[in-house]
Amino acid sequence: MRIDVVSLFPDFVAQCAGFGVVGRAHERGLLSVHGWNPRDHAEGNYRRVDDRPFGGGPGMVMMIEPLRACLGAAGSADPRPARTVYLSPQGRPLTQAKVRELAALDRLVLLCGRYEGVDERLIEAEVDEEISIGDYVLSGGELAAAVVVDAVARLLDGVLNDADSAAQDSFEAGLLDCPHYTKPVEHVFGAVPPVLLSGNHAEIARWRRMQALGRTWSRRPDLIDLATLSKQDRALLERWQAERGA
Ligand SMILES: NC(=O)c1ccc(NC2CCCC2)nc1
Repeated sequence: MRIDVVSLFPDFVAQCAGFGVVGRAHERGLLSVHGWNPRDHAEGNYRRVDDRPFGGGPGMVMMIEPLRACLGAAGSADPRPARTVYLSPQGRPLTQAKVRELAALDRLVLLCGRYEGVDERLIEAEVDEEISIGDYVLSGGELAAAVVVDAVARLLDGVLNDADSAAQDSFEAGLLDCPHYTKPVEHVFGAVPPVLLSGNHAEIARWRRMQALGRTWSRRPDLIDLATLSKQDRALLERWQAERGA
């Protein structure tokens, strides 16, 4: 998969993609991330990329033409069609379902704004969809772009060594994750739940599902309402609630 990032700090996102799982995807040619700087496409001596907002108000707005030229250069760098995504608080919330959709594409162009944002006419003319990673304001779209790159990259075939871990990611099932434990078995902070040491994989899978259901129910009731629970799921959730006197 090829991801082009348009940003005044183009190396930022590419560097974020250089670590861990995503870095390995890079090394193995499963993913390539290319940075493009609108300032390289700005006219005039000062290579202006922003200007004062019409109608007044604080800050600056990124101008159309440097971004349009930069997006054009990024788009032409590869013959395949690309989906252009603008990261902003005005976007639709990023969900695991959306991540899966993006991970299936050959190409993605991520547009990162700075200042107060981008001239709306550029968004209307060149952006396919706006995405938000959460209801908060960042100083630039680069961190949001890095989040998208990471979430997408780990779903690409061959990126995660143990393919199951991506599939088992609870968000794939629309639930929060179960708790995880490792050595030591005994510790002043408590012991590892015995079922996990039992070697009874069916029982372990049931226990983990019960924990995921219970945690989702108690921490994210909005998600539990959306989840399609089987009869067994409901029984496990009731058991979890009963064990906590909920
Ligand atoms: N929640 C988000 O995904 C998000 C994205 C971009 C941003 N800031 C950018 C947007 C235009 C200028 C700075 N803030 C927040």
